[in-house]
Amino acid sequence: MTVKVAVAGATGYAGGELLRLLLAHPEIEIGALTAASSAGSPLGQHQPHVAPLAERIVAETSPETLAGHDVVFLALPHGHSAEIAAKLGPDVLVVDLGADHRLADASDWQRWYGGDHAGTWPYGLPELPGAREKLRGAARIAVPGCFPTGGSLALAPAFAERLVRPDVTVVAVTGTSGAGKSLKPHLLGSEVMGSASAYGVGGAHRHTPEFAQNLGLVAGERVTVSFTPVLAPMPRGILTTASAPLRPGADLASVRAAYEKAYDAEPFVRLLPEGSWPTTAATVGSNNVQLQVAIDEGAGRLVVVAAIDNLTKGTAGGAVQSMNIALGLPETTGLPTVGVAP
Ligand SMILES: NC(=O)C1=CN([C@@H]2O[C@H](COP(=O)(O)OP(=O)(O)OC[C@H]3O[C@@H](n4cnc5c(N)ncnc54)[C@H](OP(=O)(O)O)[C@@H]3O)[C@@H](O)[C@H]2O)C=CC1
Ligand SMILES: CC(=O)N[C@@H](CCC(=O)OP(=O)(O)O)C(=O)O
Repeated sequence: MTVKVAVAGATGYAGGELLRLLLAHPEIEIGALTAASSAGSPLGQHQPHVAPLAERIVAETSPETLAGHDVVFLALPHGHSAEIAAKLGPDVLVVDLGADHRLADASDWQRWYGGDHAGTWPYGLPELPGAREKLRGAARIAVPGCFPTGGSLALAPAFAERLVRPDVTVVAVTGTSGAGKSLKPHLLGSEVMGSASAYGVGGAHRHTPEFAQNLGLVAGERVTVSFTPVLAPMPRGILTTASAPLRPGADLASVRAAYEKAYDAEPFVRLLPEGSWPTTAATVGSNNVQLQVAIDEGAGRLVVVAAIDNLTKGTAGGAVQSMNIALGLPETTGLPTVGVAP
């Protein structure tokens, strides 16, 4: 099977990670590489790490340049995917790395992103209960936000087994690549180096409804989420600390049993042995999720720590994993489970 793939947004961070993974994927032929202002220049100017494609010239993003492919990845800023997907036809698998099709509730979309809701596509987080079934044979996939990937996997098993109450706190430390390549004054080197800073504080981050949607579906009830992201001086990685009040009777044994039940057969999610703690460094370059659970007896809360690489499992790796499922390929094809160290 040869699957011809186009990548729109090939010059961005998400596009660069996609190309790294797709080059190692045995079933993939890489077709059009498109962007906006970079069109006409060699890809190597923008993605020096993707050496085999360095001489390829970046094309304009349009339905015409993206036509004639089996799969089109859209690694574009929000708001561009619906119009392009509508022109690609229902037989093309369109994988959207942006936010446009993640939320099911149109009023959530309007409140957090503004404008018309483009619709809801099958959600590309296969480890969530019921998600894998919806991805099989899908022609459209919405890749999750990087924060909801770690935070949802951190708490889903506890909600699935009714071990916690629906009152969640998430604090997630992120690397700077999550913000994309475009120039941002708060992301200049001298602003970021040697400092950690919270942003979107007080329930203001647009991933808040995505957490609530994912965990609410697992819990079968409305879940309240207080989310605080923290920017840290590292290029990649997200370390999430998620917590929720324990229901009566829940203890470390029942919590570990719930996480083992949910994740023992998952190829990319690993509950670490007791006493070991996830680190972002241990996941860099891999599609892995590392988890550890703890009981805070004094506060009566479950605390879960999760590490991912925001560009791999948090974006491009999750996208390739979901593509594999949609196309009926083995889910792990082309996806690294070994990171880089130090
Ligand atoms: N970075 C991350 O960790 C994550 C990113 N995402 C999502 O993935 C998408 C891409 O993010 P990221 O790679 O970080 O962003 P970047 O800013 O690094 O890259 C954006 C890409 O989109 C292209 N582009 C910008 N405007 C247009 C346009 N009007 N038409 C066509 N192409 C355009 C750019 O091309 P040019 O070089 O020509 O400007 C570039 O290739 C976003 O929706 C983002 O939210 C999702 C999860 C995590
Ligand atoms: C460090 C940083 O700025 N991170 C981004 C998250 C990126 C992400 O997941 O992307 P979506 O825009 O596709 O939802 C942020 O907080 O907005």
